Amino acid sequence: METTLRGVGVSHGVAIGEVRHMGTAVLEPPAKQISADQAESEQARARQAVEAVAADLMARGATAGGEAQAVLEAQAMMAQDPELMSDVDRRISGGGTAERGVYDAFASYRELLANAGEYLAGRVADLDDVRNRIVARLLGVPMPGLPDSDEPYVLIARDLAPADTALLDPALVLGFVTEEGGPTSHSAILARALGVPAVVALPGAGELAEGVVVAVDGGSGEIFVDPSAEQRSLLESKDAERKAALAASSGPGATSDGHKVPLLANVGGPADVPAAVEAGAEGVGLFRTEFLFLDDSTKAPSEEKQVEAYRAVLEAFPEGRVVVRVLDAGADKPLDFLTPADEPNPALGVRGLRSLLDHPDVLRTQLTALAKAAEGLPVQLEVMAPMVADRADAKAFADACRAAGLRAKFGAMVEIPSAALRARSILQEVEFLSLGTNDLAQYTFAADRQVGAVSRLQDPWQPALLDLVALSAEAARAEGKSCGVCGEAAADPLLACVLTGLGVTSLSMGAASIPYVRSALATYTLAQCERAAAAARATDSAEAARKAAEAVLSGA
Ligand SMILES: C=C(OP(=O)(O)O)C(=O)O
Ligand SMILES: [Mg+2]
Repeated sequence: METTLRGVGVSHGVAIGEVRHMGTAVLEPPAKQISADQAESEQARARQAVEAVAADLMARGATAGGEAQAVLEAQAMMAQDPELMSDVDRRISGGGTAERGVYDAFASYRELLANAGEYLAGRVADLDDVRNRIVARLLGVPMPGLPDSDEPYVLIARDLAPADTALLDPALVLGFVTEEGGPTSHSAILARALGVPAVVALPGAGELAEGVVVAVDGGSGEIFVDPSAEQRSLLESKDAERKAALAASSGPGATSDGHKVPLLANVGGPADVPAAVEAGAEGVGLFRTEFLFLDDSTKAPSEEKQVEAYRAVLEAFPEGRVVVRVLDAGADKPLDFLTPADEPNPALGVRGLRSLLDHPDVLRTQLTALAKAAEGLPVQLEVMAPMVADRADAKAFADACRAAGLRAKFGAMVEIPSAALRARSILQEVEFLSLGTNDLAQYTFAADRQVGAVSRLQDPWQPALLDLVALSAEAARAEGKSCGVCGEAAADPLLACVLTGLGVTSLSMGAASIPYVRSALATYTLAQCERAAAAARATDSAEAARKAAEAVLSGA
């Protein structure tokens, strides 16, 4: 029977498919003792699990081909290593269960590998993966990590960390549903970047049965479990109408009376550029450089590697504007070499610009790499710092940019309420502001952006947040400087009109949202946007603000 669940819709579109769960980390199996007469059947169970995992790895290797095939085949061989298998047998004969025997035998083999020089130590992660697969199979729980599936599916996860996202194949993931996360969590940002429908903050998502068919409406936040044929076709035709309206929108961002609002893309690296170009982005409004640093969280990438990645993005927008944010490590984006491990409250600790000022060498390398990457290119490079709290922060950043010989505009992100309140003083040091509404909401409402239970407070329609946006935009206008929005607020088509009415000068978002925002902006005049903004600010809740803006814009 069809049931409807409701979370927070964060990425438009409809996905219909079977549920596959993201496997959680494999827990250590209990050290249960078995009796001697059970040993033989436990040994057989262990062998079967090993064979099945090895066969699965081989089969997936054959499908993948190339380098992936070699890696998967090597993993399959590891699983079947005869010495490892005899160790498993020995441990079971000694009274351990199959899962415990596998777990302990792999642990001792792991130690050997880890101490056997750099090359073999590098195989430890592969070995752990094989062990987790075998233990998961023996325990009858889902495989850890992304589901093993050749068929497209709807991914259900507790939350998705930036590191998980690197492995996602957009051809397989039809949509996401997460239990945790708010509209500004990384799962939501990623879903929009991939252009897949997504719903977050859905309590109980973890209980959806593996394999059940769901229809996800990423706009309304509804999940239809086991939808009827009628429900499916209703959703599909709504989606088709929406896509047709979008296809009709093109050109630079502007209101219907020609007030220009450049529409820029948020990117994490060169891989996101084609989608941005295809969506007609007029440049990049936020290049989140930390994604380059996630490959190896123990050290910064070399200057050469950074130059290469920055250049690939800068080259894609000749004459366009590219706003690069220097590394924003810490809190939801931790990096071992920069982020203190023992902070009681990382979101309020040494993150963003604070950690770069503590590690000036990392900042210097990044700024030098940017200067080299931009050499000889006609691009308008702009560089900004995350988590600027006050004028001293802005000055320290601008000084570092000058010292690195960077020929670019220097700017500050406004993501801490103090920066919005004192925007004019910050603008004495830098040339532009960019509102990071995700963190600005988190810090204004003391509501962790990764915690689903407080997602009501992370709603960027909150009038208090709109007030801070207005303050920043007014300060920039008074100083004759620009003030864009690069947080997820810019990706909501109706809110984008309100932000325009509040005076922001550009909007940056995941590429997939650009056509929606372009089409909404082109529907209204600047004066209508201003009236909608005033009406939204005059309310006392996010819901009332949205309704007030809707009423003004629909002429009701
Ligand atoms: C754009 C922002 O930065 P991030 O989401 O990467 O923290 C923000 O905080 O709004
Ligand atoms: Mg931020």
